[in-house]
Amino acid sequence: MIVVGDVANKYCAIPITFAKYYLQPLTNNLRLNKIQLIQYRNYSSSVFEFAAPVTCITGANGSGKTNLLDAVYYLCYTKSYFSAYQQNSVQMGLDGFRVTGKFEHGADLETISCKWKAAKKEVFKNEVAYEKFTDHIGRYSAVMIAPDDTELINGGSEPRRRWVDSILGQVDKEYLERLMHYQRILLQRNAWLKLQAFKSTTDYSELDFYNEQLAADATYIHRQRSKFLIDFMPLLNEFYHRLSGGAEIIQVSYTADLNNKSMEEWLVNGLDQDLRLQRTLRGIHKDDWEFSLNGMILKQFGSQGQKKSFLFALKLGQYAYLSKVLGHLPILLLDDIFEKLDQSRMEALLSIIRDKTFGQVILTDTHPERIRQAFGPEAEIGFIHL
Ligand SMILES: Nc1ncnc2c1ncn2[C@@H]1O[C@H](COP(=O)(O)OP(=O)(O)OP(=O)(O)O)[C@@H](O)[C@H]1O
Repeated sequence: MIVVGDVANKYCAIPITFAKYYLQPLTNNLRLNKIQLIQYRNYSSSVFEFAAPVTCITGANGSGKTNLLDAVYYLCYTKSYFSAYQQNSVQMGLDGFRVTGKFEHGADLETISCKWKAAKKEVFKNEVAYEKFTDHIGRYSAVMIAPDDTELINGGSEPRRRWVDSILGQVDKEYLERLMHYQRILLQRNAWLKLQAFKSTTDYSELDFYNEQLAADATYIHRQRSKFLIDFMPLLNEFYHRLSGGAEIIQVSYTADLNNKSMEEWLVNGLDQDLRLQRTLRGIHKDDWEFSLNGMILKQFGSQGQKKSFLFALKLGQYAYLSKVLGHLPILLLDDIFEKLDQSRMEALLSIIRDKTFGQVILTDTHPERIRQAFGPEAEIGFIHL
């Protein structure tokens, strides 16, 4: 287990004020100026413009605020933030949707269009279809903060792996490609393991090939995940303490099979068990991260407030990390946060966002006057009333 926290930071070359350095305004900013939604969830055909640095989408419950925010996320990652099933984003009873966005990326004006029809997705940049969606990832970054989205803290290991992968996949193309390759080979190895139950003789050459491929990918991914944690901890620390006002010691433990043994060793030594259970039991697909405050595991012992601050700190840390590594400020998407946050956390979050070191911010709220009041009279805020 690799533990990174206040103590470990003593040995880390990165100073604790790292976050401030990360959040210096960058010139190569990303902006979404306009979005068009066709047959996307509750939108039949709508166009919205985002003229101000901060846009607040307001409307009654169920009017489509979150859906619009999700459409912005879709343009950035070619998938919904809230649903793993593409078909859920299609307006009920229809067979496809299209979302188009006009972006400003530094000096470039770019049109991104995502189309889903008859279970097939296509993504276009300036009307030219991408051959690989991976070419899109990392250029249009966004960070979504949705307070109900607590599975990152309370859920099993999968949402945490997905979260780390979504960050590293954006900043490191080799990581994304190796991860996709690893997942493909893992399925093939598992299919091979299942097949052996029906065979009288075993041909190991195929297994050797899978093992070799998995080992190469896993070694790279494990190294990058370990490095990420060291870079990320100062950011998490800073944002957590700014949000909570507390002085708790934060620790994040990275539990990975590869912390103890190489992937080759796990695959070779664990073969009997893998054959018995007909799946690959060890590897980077089992990695997890455990969050603690003052030595107590957050998931088990944290208060609701501590968990909320931690979730927000993870997301703001993600924002800061992506800005530095990608060289542009991602779009910050805040879903219904003012409804769900207590006053002190809300003020702390606003003071961070008002720093002007953030790029475009798009948020949702049922009460426009609450947003106007929260940001102050001088803030340049655009309102979209649904
Ligand atoms: N695939 C779909 N087709 C048609 N309508 C949909 C689809 N998916 C969701 N909706 C509708 O979208 C509406 C919910 O939109 P959304 O969650 O964006 O609302 P909201 O304004 O964020 O609400 P709240 O303030 O309660 O969070 C619901 O009325 C729901 O029925």
